[in-house]
Amino acid sequence: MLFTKMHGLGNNYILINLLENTLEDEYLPTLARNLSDVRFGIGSDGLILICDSKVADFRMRIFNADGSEGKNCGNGLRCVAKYLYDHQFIVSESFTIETLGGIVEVHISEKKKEVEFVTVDMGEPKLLKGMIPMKGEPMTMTINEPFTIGENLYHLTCVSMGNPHAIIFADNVHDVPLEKIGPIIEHAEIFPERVNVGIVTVKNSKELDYRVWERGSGITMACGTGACAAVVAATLNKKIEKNQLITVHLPGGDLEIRWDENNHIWMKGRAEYICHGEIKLEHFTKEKMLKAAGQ
Ligand SMILES: N[C@@H](CCC[C@H](N)C(=O)O)C(=O)O
Repeated sequence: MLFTKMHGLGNNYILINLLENTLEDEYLPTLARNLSDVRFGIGSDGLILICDSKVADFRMRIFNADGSEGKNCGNGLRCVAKYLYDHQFIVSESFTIETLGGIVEVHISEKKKEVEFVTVDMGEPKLLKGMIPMKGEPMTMTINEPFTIGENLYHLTCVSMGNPHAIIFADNVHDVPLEKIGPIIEHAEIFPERVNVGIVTVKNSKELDYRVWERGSGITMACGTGACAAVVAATLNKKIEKNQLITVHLPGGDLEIRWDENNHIWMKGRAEYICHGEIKLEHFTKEKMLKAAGQ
């Protein structure tokens, strides 16, 4: 089985093209976990499958490093768009990709020999508790709500970009011990499907710093949906304004995000290849993987 490893700002995924191949569905979470393992697998933040779609031009499935299936992935979408266009699976510079979080439209925005930048219409953010999802009054929003961990008080603003994000503002993104509070908030009982956790610093009206603890993958270098959620959360908290191009600085690089008047979020950024290779699937049979995991 051939694979391509790609990254968007250091958020790296193993891509498998299932347009001409198949993989057994029940095998996917264990395969994602094992391939993502840096010692026994390839090493990645997760696994992305490129599939046929009945409702869009293509379908993307994303599995986190722990094997859980994510509903959306901003960096993954840019990688998939670049892969499909560079490999001539599509000739149009704009096309649609179905995710579990909805259908998005991708646009090849700059290309030289190969695609350099991809812009994605990420659709509308969902703000109601029932849509995040989180416990509480389903028709209300979570804007700057207190959340206590031990003796420390944090304030959460929650946004779904097809997948759930809890955003905390800080004077400096490095002031908050993300590796400690990330897993606690991810697994808090108010989030029945767990949550991605982002720390945001508003530098000025056009720039944010953002660090992320990803549901199912831990700290990563970047999160595209998280950067969109950060812009939405900063706007809801009246720290920046709508309809402005905001540069979000992530540990792995920058994304340009705009929350448009029509309520859609636009994300522009790079996507890059790391390597192409072949997975010896016989080393990753379900039986072998379960045995190695002591189950
Ligand atoms: N890194 C991604 C998001 C991947 C899925 C996420 N961990 C989840 O489970 O929701 C991005 O770039 O958006």
